[in-house]
Amino acid sequence: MPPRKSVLKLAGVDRQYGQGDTVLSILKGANFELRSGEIVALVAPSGTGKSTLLHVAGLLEHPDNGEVFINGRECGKLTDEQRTSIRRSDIGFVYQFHHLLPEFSALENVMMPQMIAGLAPKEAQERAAALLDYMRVGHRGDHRPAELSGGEQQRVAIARAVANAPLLLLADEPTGNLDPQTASYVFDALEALVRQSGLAAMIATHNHELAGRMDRRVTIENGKVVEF
Ligand SMILES: Nc1ncnc2c1ncn2[C@@H]1O[C@H](COP(=O)(O)OP(=O)(O)OP(=O)(O)O)[C@@H](O)[C@H]1O
Repeated sequence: MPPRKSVLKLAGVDRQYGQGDTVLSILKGANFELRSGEIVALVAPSGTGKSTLLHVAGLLEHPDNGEVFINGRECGKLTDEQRTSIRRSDIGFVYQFHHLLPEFSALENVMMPQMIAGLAPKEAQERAAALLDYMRVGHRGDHRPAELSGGEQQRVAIARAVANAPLLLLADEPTGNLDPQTASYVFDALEALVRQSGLAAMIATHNHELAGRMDRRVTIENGKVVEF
């Protein structure tokens, strides 16, 4: 089997908030690498920097020091437009709360990123419908987010996150707002989708049972990413 491609690499990443006496060093020389096809759980106590790590990895925040590589390309010196373009084409995000657009149907929410990327409406619709079917919410495509259950909303949000076939999926507590049974069901669908598409995923979760199903588990200790 050919060696798996490095999709995400963090090298010596520092990230701090505040200034002077109130400075808070969250990431301190953090190193991490994720390859295509891998699913990694990020399990760490509240406030240790899981969201910060995901934001830096997803090019939403700049590190104060260090380098972030997406698909082998160092992103530190890129313009904001170039970073946005990489985010749109290569990275999918899922959050604890779905952030679906309330005035659009589930289907339209999944079509949206594809149309922004320039896909024709017919193709975007076909792919959106297929993804919703895959996430077992195809029958709710015409409904607006408020008409869906929490688990259905998250499944639509996951379909939207992978609509542009990203290389990397970053999920911040994707099942944190759901009851355990629904969380497990949503996670099954997420895992199947990631395995089937071969993308790389990093999923921050407090749920140790779900974390145990992933390929690797990492945590944040003293500002560094460590395996456990
Ligand atoms: N923009 C910011 N300005 C100042 N402090 C921040 C900012 N963002 C995060 N922090 C602080 O950095 C620390 C790490 O935050 P982060 O959200 O990454 O933690 P987390 O591990 O994701 O926590 P949780 O599990 O509670 O979501 C926290 O102490 C937080 O208050």
